[in-house]
Amino acid sequence: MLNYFTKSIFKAIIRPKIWCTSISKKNVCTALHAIKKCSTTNNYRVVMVRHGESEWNEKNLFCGWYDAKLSPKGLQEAVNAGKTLKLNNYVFDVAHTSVLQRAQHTLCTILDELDQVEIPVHVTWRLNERHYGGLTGLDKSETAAKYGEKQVKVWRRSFDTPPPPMEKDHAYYDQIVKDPRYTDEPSGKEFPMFESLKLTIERTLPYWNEVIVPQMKLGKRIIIAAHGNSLRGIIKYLDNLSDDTIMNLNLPTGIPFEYTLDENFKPIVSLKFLGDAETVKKAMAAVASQGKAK
Ligand SMILES: O=C(O)[C@H](O)COP(=O)(O)O
Repeated sequence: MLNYFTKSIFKAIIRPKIWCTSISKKNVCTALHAIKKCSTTNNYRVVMVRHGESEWNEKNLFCGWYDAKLSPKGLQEAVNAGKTLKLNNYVFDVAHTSVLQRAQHTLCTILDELDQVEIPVHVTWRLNERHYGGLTGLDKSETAAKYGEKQVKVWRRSFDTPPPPMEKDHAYYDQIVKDPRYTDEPSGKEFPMFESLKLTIERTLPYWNEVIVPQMKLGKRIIIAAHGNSLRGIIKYLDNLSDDTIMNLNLPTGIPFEYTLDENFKPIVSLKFLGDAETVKKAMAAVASQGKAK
């Protein structure tokens, strides 16, 4: 079986709908035969970003594995993220994203702003948003009015309580399960019908540990464009946050953040947002309040 790294590269080459300029063979070879770069400090930096606002964020619908597009505001957020990174002289060697277009479009917009569209882009379902199961497509506020804000917070933010499963007669079941992008993986056994944060972490962490960390060890400067909950999972792991603490973390759309890691890949600097503190605070509060009844 191909390892994640090889598979990701393979997917990046053959995947027809990737938003980025397709990666060149030269870049694939560079990634495969990466020359170890000297790190003078033995510290590693990685930038992550939740995709810009999607059309379903705008409508306040549970999205999960539904492939929503970026809204005009989300696209502008991605442009702004790219401009901020450029202004701060960020350079990346490798990028990682999910199979969902809102994350891919965000990534490619950022790379475009940075004039770095030629870097290898690895695409994996393991960075997908958590699967919102039977809640997919429901309005978050209406769901809170129907089941109570407390229940919706448990579904959105608890560590191990999953949403109800997506049944076969769900409006988006076929669209998601039969989507050709999932032909090779996940396997039938791995394919989720719902995911708690715990289950999301179980499929995201192997990618972090087996693909991303080895690339960092080679000196690669990495950017990850993914989703609120796949990134919350990585943050929980890196910062060793308790199940209760992670409940209160809401990631804003389109604002990059950076981790500086020591030689053991433990954080020296955690969750450093590259944005104005007040804007970040407001954006986080806005995400939290999406689960309130109107
Ligand atoms: O999948 C979704 O609906 C969002 O992208 C994340 O939603 P949440 O903030 O409700 O977890």
